[in-house]
This record gives sequence, C-alpha cells and structure tokens, in this order.
Amino acid sequence: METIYLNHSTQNIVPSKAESCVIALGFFDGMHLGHQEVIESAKRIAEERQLRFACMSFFPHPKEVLLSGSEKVQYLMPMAEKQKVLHEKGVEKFYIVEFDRRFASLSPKQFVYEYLLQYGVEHVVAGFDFTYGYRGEGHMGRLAEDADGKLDVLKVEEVGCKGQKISSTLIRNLICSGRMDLIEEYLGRSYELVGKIRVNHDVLEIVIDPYYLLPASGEYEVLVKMGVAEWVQTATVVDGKVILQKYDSQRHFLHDFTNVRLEWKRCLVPVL
Ligand SMILES: Cc1cc2nc3c(=O)[nH]c(=O)nc-3n(C[C@H](O)[C@H](O)[C@H](O)COP(=O)(O)O)c2cc1C
Ligand SMILES: Nc1ncnc2c1ncn2[C@@H]1O[C@H](COP(=O)(O)OP(=O)(O)OP(=O)(O)O)[C@@H](O)[C@H]1O
Repeated sequence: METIYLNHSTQNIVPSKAESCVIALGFFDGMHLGHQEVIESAKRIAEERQLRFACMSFFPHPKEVLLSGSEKVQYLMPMAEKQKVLHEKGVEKFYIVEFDRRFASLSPKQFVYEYLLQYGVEHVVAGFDFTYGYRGEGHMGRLAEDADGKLDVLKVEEVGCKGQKISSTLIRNLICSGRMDLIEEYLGRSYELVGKIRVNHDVLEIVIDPYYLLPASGEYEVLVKMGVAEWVQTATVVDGKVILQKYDSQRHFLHDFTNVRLEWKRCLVPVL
C-alpha cells in the first residue's frame, strides 16, 4: 500500500498519472464494523470495475482543529495501526490529508475537484452520515451534483447494533467505562493496545504507544501477545498505567522495550 500525504502545498503539484480509482472516505478511527462495511464495499466496486482501491482519511481529527483544542480527541488507534488495517483490507493507495483551517474552509465543490477528481477518483464510497466542505455542508445526497456528474457515489446505509449506530464515539465511551466485554460487538474484534515493556522489579509496566485510549482503572482479563507467544493474564490499569504481574518463567525473554500487544477481554474488578 502506498501512503500519500496531502496538504494545501501539495495541491499545486498536479499528479502526473492519476490512475482511476474507487475511494472510501472518512476518518475511520478504530475501524469498527460500520467502517469495515464502507471499506469492503469500496473494495468490491474496485474489483468489479477493475479500478485501483483507495482510501482517504484526515489528520488530525476535524474536531481538534475546529474546536481550537477545546475538545481533546481520544483516539482509538494511531495512524500506523490504521495503515496496517487498511493494508490488510487490500487498500492500494492511502491518502492522508492534513486537516487544518485552510482545508476545512474549502467549499464542498472545491474539495470534490481538488482532492477527488484531480486524483483520478471515479467512484466514492462513504457512509450515510459522511460530510465534507466548509461547515460540513457537503453530504452524500449532493456529492454527484458537486462533481457535475463526474463521480459515481455509493452511500453505505447505517450499520447498527442494539438499535444504535455503531460509532467511534460509542466505542470510546465503552472503553472509558471499562465495558471491554461489549467492544467486540461493535468493533468486530477485541480492543487492542500496543506498547513496550518496562521491567520494574516483580512487575511489568506497559508503556502504551501514543494515540491509544486506556480503559478505565480496574483489573482486566487480557490476551498478551509478544512475538509468537501469547497467553491470558490479569492486567491492572492504575494512574494511567498498565501493570502486568511478572512470572519467573518469563525472565529469559522479557526485556525493556520488548513490543507487546494487549487484547482486552473483560473487566474483572472495576475501580470505582
Ligand atoms: C474539505 C472539508 C472541509 C470540512 N470543513 C468542515 C467545517 O468547516 N466544519 C465542520 O464541522 N466539519 C468540516 N469538515 C469535516 C467533516 O464534517 C467530517 O467530520 C470529516 O469529513 C470526517 O468525516 P467522518 O467524520 O464522517 O469520517 C470538513 C471536511 C472536509 C473533507
Ligand atoms: N455505523 C456506520 N454505518 C455506516 N457507515 C458508517 C458508520 N459509522 C461510520 N460510517 C462511515 O464511515 C466513514 C468514517 O466515519 P467516521 O470516522 O466519522 O466514524 P464515526 O464512527 O461516525 O466517528 P465519530 O463517532 O468519531 O463521529 C464515513 O464515511 C462514515 O459515514
């Protein structure tokens, strides 16, 4: 997968050979089941129409820019993890647009011409609630018109669970209240954190990579993955840290900075 970073200065360089593509649009934090439906629909169309399969996302989150930092977005995954998931889904070109005030003030039509048509986009796939352009005035109902008929559009209908729209916001709220047992129904898999080990006497402190959201304080059942080894144990979240008990049998392969993945299964003891 090729990753292409775009901002207002790269817009002056017209791509030399823009290959025709289908593009999935959105922020896609966490890659939940709604996002997966959008990505998989785009892939299906790319295969049917024999076009390249692309995805466009933004960074930082629009809310962080538009609310002038008054709302801190708690990301579910860093960009590197989003790239990994998109690569696994078969995306061939991943456009990351720098979301700044200048970009936010583009009219819907400018966005369509300068960021989609200019890059060879022929078919857009996004969810029913995707918005674009100044004040988010562009929406799926007017996208074909904004493109003067030069784009085909697929609007993915709402993917829900228990009568609610699956959303990154809903998943953030579940994590913040420690309901890790419910996450799989929305995400399609357990919530995963990536970090590095720091051996601290008889415990392992996990230094979580930036841009992950830590579950509420408490004790959790987690699946620990280190290289090819994996096992289930209890993790404690306290004072914004993740602590694992260290077992004597592990002493040969546990070193500072060893990479670790933690899959969060359920809360055993919440800290109120
Ligand atoms: C060109 C462009 C300009 C935007 N300008 C605004 C804006 O002025 N105000 C706003 O609330 N959102 C704006 N947005 C953000 C969208 O409303 C939306 O949050 C973003 O496209 C991510 O879509 P998603 O949340 O459906 O993934 C803009 C988006 C794009 C692509
Ligand atoms: N439940 C859903 N069903 C169908 N499409 C969805 C769903 N959730 C998001 N999408 C689509 O996926 C893309 C990315 O959406 P976005 O990142 O805004 O997700 P979100 O879960 O709504 O995020 P947030 O809760 O932060 O607003 C957009 O095209 C959006 O319309």
